[in-house]
Amino acid sequence: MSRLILTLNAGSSSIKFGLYAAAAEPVEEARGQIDALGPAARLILEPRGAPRQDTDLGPTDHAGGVQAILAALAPLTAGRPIAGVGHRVVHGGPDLDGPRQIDIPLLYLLRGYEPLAPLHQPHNLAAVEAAQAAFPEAVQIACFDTAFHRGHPWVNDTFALPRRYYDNGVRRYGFHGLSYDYVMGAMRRDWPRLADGRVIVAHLGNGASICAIRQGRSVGSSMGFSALDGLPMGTRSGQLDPGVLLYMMQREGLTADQISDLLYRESGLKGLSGISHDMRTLLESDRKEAAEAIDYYVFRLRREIGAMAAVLGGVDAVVFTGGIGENAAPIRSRAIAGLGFLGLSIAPAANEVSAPRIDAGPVPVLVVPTDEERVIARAVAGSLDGAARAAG
Ligand SMILES: Nc1ncnc2c1ncn2[C@@H]1O[C@H](COP(=O)(O)OP(=O)(O)O)[C@@H](O)[C@H]1O
Ligand SMILES: CC(=O)OP(=O)(O)O
Ligand SMILES: [Mg+2]
Repeated sequence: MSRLILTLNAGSSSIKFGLYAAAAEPVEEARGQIDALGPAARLILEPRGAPRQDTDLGPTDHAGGVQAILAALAPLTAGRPIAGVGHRVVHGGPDLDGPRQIDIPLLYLLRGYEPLAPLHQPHNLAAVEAAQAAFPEAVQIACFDTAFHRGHPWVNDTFALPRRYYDNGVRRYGFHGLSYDYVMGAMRRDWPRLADGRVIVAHLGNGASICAIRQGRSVGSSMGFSALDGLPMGTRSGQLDPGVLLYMMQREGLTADQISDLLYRESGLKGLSGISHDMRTLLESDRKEAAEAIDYYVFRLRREIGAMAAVLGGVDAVVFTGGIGENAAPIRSRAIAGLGFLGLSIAPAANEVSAPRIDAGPVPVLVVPTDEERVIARAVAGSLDGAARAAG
């Protein structure tokens, strides 16, 4: 009887999950997500080979959401044991460079990083506790968004502040590492020669960042200390002159909590457009504010790709991933337009259908759908396998 792996990726208002049969390459049996946690949550379940189910949950918090996921999956597990649960944990701090089995000291360490990722970390850890209660026998594995970036050269890891800040952990950690890990795995399989070169990956989802990768290793990320830096996002500002924060405090009298709310929840595409955080909605809108928000998004994306090309000393491939990167053809073409001096250009017909390769040469531009859940499931499978070998 095959054992099962459950993955949980808890964000501020959603929980994504996956169910896999344990194997060296885990076999997906279902995936899904709870959207709009709060007064009117909705659960979407996509069992493999069966129709998608859509359920209104009513008022649901994170703990209730995990319970709802377990209830929805029960008919699929059919008595098979959940042997391991893998969690996306956004922040692993300066030292953790790969997945770890969760125990009490690790949980304590990870709680200490909650202030560094307030929109993510507390929810990630709440999901760990809910899963520990539901599956006391299962191994629990934490997979960190920061781990992929741990080999950054010092100049890409620091700010020009007095040194004690660096020593105290005020560093450029970088995020979306599970997504970059997946994309590089797919590239090693499908484009091995490119995967060994200088690659720029743009992860464009609700959160967004861009990563410079040399020979499979991250050497720079647009996200730094927090998940606020770099590109503008759905509701987050992206890079900001720190003087703006001083102005908000000194001139407008805003508190730290008010500024945090402004930067994490009211800015980005939502703040600029005043219409929506959602790129699809903005692309469909004919309002000037939507067009301007997209203009800014594209401008910063192009600027960041150019910056990463400079970090790498050239570029051998650009990869788009995440909901916007995988689907929004106009964003890809507009970001690449003007980067012809780097050898980048877009083939319109391939771009329109989000084909795997969308360039008109000479430098490949790829669309690689990401799968953070699979990276987590692989880590759990590796741990189960290691435990089995140790036991037998
Ligand atoms: N067909 C599409 N065209 C344009 N944007 C899209 C399309 N599909 C999804 N998106 C955008 O992708 C973003 C969500 O990305 P996703 O990676 O799913 O989010 P998350 O970061 O929560 O995982 C939203 O802005 C959404 O509008
Ligand atoms: C770290 C981060 O920004 O994650 P997400 O894109 O899931 O919000
Ligand atoms: Mg995401």
